[in-house]
Amino acid sequence: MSRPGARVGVISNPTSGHNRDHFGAVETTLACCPGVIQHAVTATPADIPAALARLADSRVDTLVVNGGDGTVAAVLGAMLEGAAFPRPPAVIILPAGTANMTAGDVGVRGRLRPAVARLCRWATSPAAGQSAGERTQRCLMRLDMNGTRHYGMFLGAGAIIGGTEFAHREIHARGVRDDASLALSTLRTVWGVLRQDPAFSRCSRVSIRSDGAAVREHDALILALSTLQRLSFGMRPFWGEGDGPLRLTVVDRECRRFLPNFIRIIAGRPGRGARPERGYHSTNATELHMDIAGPINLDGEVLTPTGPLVVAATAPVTFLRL
Ligand SMILES: Nc1ncnc2c1ncn2[C@@H]1O[C@H](COP(=O)(O)OP(=O)(O)OP(=O)(O)O)[C@@H](O)[C@H]1O
Repeated sequence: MSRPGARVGVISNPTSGHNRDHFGAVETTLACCPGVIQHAVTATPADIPAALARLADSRVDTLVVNGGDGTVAAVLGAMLEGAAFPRPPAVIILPAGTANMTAGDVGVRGRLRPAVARLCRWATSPAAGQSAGERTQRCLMRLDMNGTRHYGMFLGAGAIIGGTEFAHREIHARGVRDDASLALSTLRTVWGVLRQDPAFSRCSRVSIRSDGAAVREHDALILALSTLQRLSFGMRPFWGEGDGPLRLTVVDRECRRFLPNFIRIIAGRPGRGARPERGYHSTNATELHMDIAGPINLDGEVLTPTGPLVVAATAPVTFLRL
């Protein structure tokens, strides 16, 4: 029986990074947890709307996503688009993927099985209905691309693509996941940029129109766009002003003094060197029209836009960190 005030339902992608090794144990823990009233397991993203409808029928008001960044985006996109829930549930994200960048900002951090144990303690505790953990809000990005709608919380281009390919090929394949995997691939990418290694210093030609402002053209060494505040291993590379939930940073190919500025930027202290005339740009927006030549990384997945990309912020979603 669920405690008054919170009806907890879980949706799981059993094929996401950490679930591949631990799903059996996670499923058993959830099945034994009296605070969890329903657990829906989906085989593909196409199963998500029906799973959400079942959870909504059970009057779930706290939705746990047990998956990685791609699963979170797919589930929350379906939740925002569908009308299953009369009131949007609060969302808890478990670190069950490979990179787990979204969980690192707005979800439960740490290893998966302790995170599931913490969820169960919280869901079962009689006091938890009142002290509902730390609540925070983030929007998602809604992307219209190649005639299809996508959702996500991080988009990267430029040298980030070389870093992503390296992470998939050399790091995730060896079983290294979470912040450590992205720290290693970021280090490798920066080293490649400094040595002008073509595999790691590919730039992306981009034109960007942000909230109706004039179009800007960039030869982007790095393009990072997110609605998250903290990216992997604590990077906070956004310093734009204004209220827009889309946070965009572009570092131009011809930027000055890349290494010291990059270190300051990811630490969230961009300093006076990070100025547009030196090749460092950061903007907040509610809608962006972009033309990006070449691939993008959307929540870890590499996709290739074949035409213009429109990115808008969704309504905010409430997350519980526990
Ligand atoms: N609810 C779902 N059920 C089953 N499969 C899903 C679901 N949501 C997404 N998927 C598919 O599973 C793939 C991998 O999921 P996900 O991105 O969550 O795991 P990951 O790649 O291990 O983690 P991360 O994105 O954190 O690195 C997605 O690209 C998507 O195709």
